[in-house]
Amino acid sequence: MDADDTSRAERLGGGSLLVAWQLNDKNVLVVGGGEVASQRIESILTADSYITVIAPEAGLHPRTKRFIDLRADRISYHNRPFKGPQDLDGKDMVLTALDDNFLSRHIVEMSRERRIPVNAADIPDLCDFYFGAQIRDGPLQIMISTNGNGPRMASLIKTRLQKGLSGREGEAITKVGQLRSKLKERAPGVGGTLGRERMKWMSTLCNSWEMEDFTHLDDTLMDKLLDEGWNKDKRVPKPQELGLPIRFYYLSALFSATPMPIFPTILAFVAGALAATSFISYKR
Ligand SMILES: C[C@@]1(CC(=O)O)c2cc3[nH]c(cc4nc(cc5[nH]c(cc(n2)[C@H]1CCC(=O)O)[C@@](C)(CC(=O)O)[C@@H]5CCC(=O)O)C(CC(=O)O)=C4CCC(=O)O)c(CCC(=O)O)c3CC(=O)O
Ligand SMILES: NC(=O)C1=CN([C@@H]2O[C@H](COP(=O)(O)OP(=O)(O)OC[C@H]3O[C@@H](n4cnc5c(N)ncnc54)[C@H](O)[C@@H]3O)[C@@H](O)[C@H]2O)C=CC1
Repeated sequence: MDADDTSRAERLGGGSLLVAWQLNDKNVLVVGGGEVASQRIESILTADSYITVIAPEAGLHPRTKRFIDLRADRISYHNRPFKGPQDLDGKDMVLTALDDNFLSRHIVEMSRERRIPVNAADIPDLCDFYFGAQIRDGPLQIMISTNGNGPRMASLIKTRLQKGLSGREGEAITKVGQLRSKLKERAPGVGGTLGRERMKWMSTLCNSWEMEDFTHLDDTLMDKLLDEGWNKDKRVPKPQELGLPIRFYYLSALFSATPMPIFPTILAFVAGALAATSFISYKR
């Protein structure tokens, strides 16, 4: 550890653990059926969980209703108020989204006794975890959290970040995932020298290709990439070697790599030449 590491280690704290919680096929209880509950249901469905919704029908938000109607395969709905501790039986997570702070608090206490992780939308101090603003694109998941300080700010930062994304990152990551599986089939095993080489090859490939290049890979091209790359001394081929199109951003990369004044100079030269040509033809 150097001095920087030491002072960083000493300053750690005051945040929360950011993880991608694997909830597939777990049982989540949602108490309440309003707008906030509908957002919770959407997030939980995305994580492939089973959901029990307990809320009187009169208070259901249209989106909650739609989820209940369309996703009977995942959601079991109970048209009634919360009854008591028996409603928590067999649950792996509890979420309250209620307009009743007292009941919310009570459900948190009951969940705590059973050591079930719980989030109460109206009582940050008692939550085991918070939700955040989300950007999702296939396997890409970005969560913005202000750790309870400013939920609306999280939403605004989401909008800022979205503007910086091309919208093709999810597709690229999907392809990278498929390629990694193929690579692991060719070079199976965990850890050791082979594991380190596999990781080095994947990292070098991801570093040297443009993200959008990966979106062009299909099954055949992935095999070709592994044949020409991994299987030939673990080299990393350029996208063009596989016949992928040379893209405009290579040109822009060229310009950004050259000293700044060159691009405006070329533009000025072209504009000047055009002006001179039109002046000469006008004179004639
Ligand atoms: C602690 C947390 C607990 C939790 O719910 O997990 C919590 C708590 C509370 N939110 C309240 C209000 C608002 N919440 C939003 C919006 C969102 N709130 C979300 C998360 C969280 N909200 C967790 C912390 C996350 C973090 O800090 O980063 C988001 C990010 C994700 C989501 O809910 O899924 C989602 C945006 C999603 C998106 O846009 O993508 C808006 C704005 C809007 O609706 O547009 C407002 C009104 C404006 C404002 O207050 O900012 C109040 C009532 C306060 C009061 O009574 O005054 C409480 C309770 C309290 O603070 O006491
Ligand atoms: N975390 C977040 O993103 C936000 C949280 N909030 C908080 O979240 C809570 C819920 O907000 P909304 O969905 O807008 O409220 P809402 O009033 O639309 O929904 C409340 C729901 O609780 C149900 N309910 C009431 N008593 C019940 C009981 N005994 N058993 C079962 N269900 C019962 C109602 O029928 C209704 O479906 C509020 O406390 C609000 O302060 C509000 C905005 C954002």
